[in-house]
Amino acid sequence: MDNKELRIGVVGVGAIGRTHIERINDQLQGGRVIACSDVNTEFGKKVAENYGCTFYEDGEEMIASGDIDAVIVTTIDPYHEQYVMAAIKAGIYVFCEKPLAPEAEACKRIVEAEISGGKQLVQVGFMRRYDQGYRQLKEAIKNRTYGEPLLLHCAHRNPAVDESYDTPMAVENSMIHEIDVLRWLLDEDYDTAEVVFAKNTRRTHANLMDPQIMILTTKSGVRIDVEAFVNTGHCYDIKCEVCCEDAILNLPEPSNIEVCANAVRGHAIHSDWSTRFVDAYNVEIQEWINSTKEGRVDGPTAWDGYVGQVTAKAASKARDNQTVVKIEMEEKPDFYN
Ligand SMILES: NC(=O)C1=CN([C@@H]2O[C@H](COP(=O)(O)OP(=O)(O)OC[C@H]3O[C@@H](n4cnc5c(N)ncnc54)[C@H](O)[C@@H]3O)[C@@H](O)[C@H]2O)C=CC1
Ligand SMILES: O=C1[C@H](O)[C@H](O)[C@@H](O)[C@H](O)[C@H]1O
Repeated sequence: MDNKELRIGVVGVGAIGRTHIERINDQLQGGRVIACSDVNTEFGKKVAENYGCTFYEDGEEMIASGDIDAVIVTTIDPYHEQYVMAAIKAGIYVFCEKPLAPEAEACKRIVEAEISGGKQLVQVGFMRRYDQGYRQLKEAIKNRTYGEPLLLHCAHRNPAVDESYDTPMAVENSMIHEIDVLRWLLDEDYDTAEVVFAKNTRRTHANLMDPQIMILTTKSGVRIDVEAFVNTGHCYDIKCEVCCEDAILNLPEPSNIEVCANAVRGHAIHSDWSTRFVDAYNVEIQEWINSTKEGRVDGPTAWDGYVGQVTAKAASKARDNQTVVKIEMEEKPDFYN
């Protein structure tokens, strides 16, 4: 491995962008965020000053500058494609937070550009694959320790979302995590998608049906239901129960001390993605730095991002038409094997 520190730029220094800067510069090894950019110039300049980075008003200029070896894209979803394409054009490695792009066609354009460039450069931020609990589930399923997986019951619960978060985002922005991690867990692709609704919570707004249930089947017939409830009012709660022929497997709950006080016994639960999966983010970004320095993409690829969005769009079509939609997908290019 090249001993030089990986020079990293970050475009989009909002919530997760800053957590990635902090983990890279304060905790992880082998890389350093030395530059950043944000469309909100005044805010971005303050962030750059706070973290000792060079600020670029234009993210594409930062990417093309030659001053960075790799870029992390943490803008809002609609601008991922712009910066991922700029990184491919500049020939530098790019870590793009999920989703790769909100539209499947945009993901396909990225795949085609990467193939045309002749080198894999793109990793997508599906960090659940780096969570120890999901990795334990994958080991048991891969080894068929408890027989064939038959049914999965999952839940993706947020404490609250803002008014910009609408009905399609429950699938295309949030449950995209389950779409990716479950196909990785089961090592197979999906066959059909469906979305049904429950009674709306009073905590939702006019543009968001909440909760929703997405139902997927896989090519081998495994049936999956995922609850998205993004206005619970209190918890960030991720569930994954795998019903196998000989056992029921559950994603472990993160451990916190049990407190017995005032005639109440209990333990703290998470209220945010940044704490619930902090270890997974750290492993994900450390492994990304390591593989990037060795000139490889080891994590979720642009093809995984494309498959995820095709599946999400099929689920959205099923939701809008209240039907079951067959997921049509071309073969994976050899470039990604
Ligand atoms: N892997 C995970 O678990 C998570 C992933 N994410 C993803 O990360 C991305 C960012 O999410 P948050 O940090 O929560 O959003 P945020 O809204 O806190 O930050 C987004 C930042 O991007 C900037 N921005 C927007 N348009 C831009 C453009 N055209 N050029 C440059 N900068 C631009 C905004 O000014 C803002 O500072 C989203 O794609 C989201 O899906 C977010 C949370 C968790
Ligand atoms: O990626 C994320 C977070 O990890 C949350 O789980 C989602 O609910 C959120 O919408 C999304 O930004």
